[in-house]
Amino acid sequence: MVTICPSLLSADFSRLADEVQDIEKGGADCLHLDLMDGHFVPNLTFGVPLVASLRSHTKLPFDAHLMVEHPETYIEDLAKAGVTYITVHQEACVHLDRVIQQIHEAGMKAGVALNPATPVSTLSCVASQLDMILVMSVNPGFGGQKFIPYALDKIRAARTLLDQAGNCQAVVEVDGGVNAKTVGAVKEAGADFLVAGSAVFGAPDRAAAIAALR
Ligand SMILES: O=C(CO)[C@@H](O)[C@H](O)COP(=O)(O)O
Repeated sequence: MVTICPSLLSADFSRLADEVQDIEKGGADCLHLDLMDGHFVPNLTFGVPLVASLRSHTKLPFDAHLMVEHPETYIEDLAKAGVTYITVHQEACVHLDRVIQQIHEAGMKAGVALNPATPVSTLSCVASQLDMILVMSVNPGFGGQKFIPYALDKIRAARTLLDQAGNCQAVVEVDGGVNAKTVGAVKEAGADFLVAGSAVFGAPDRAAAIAALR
């Protein structure tokens, strides 16, 4: 059973509340929110005020993916904005252990994302503390990119790492290029949470697109 998380990055930004309600009616399980600062990644999206303003328009849990420098400065405000999962990049955190603790102390679930070229083994010391490992299957910053095949080995490695740390309840999320063609291999590799931007928001019938991924 997978959790389908449409990524707001591919929605029509001129009518976000309607877009979110459309995918909620269409059977989405979670809303993936890509915060980008134009520094950690070469793109700029939205910040905490937009996340907070969407909270009253949907009951979907919020899954915030921070593609930003200094992600620790966002944690308290995202907790107040009603976020459930907050995922920081391993590459953006000098003090990763401390950031994970801060997320938990703020009452949220903690995820760590890995860029495609960052090995899963970089999370071995913190694996027992995590609620999620996010395997990026494209270089972060933009929707609509092609799935990087070696991400499949990283999904398997992330699952093994979590299980060996005795953390079987933590989930593996995959983000980037997930669509009807790639989803079979992604699920087979052991992904639990599937992020899909263009495959859902770019489809004329979002409910059908979500059902196809599921
Ligand atoms: O984080 C990102 C991109 O950096 C993703 O969440 C994209 O939004 C996924 O888009 P698709 O590859 O599914 O179109």
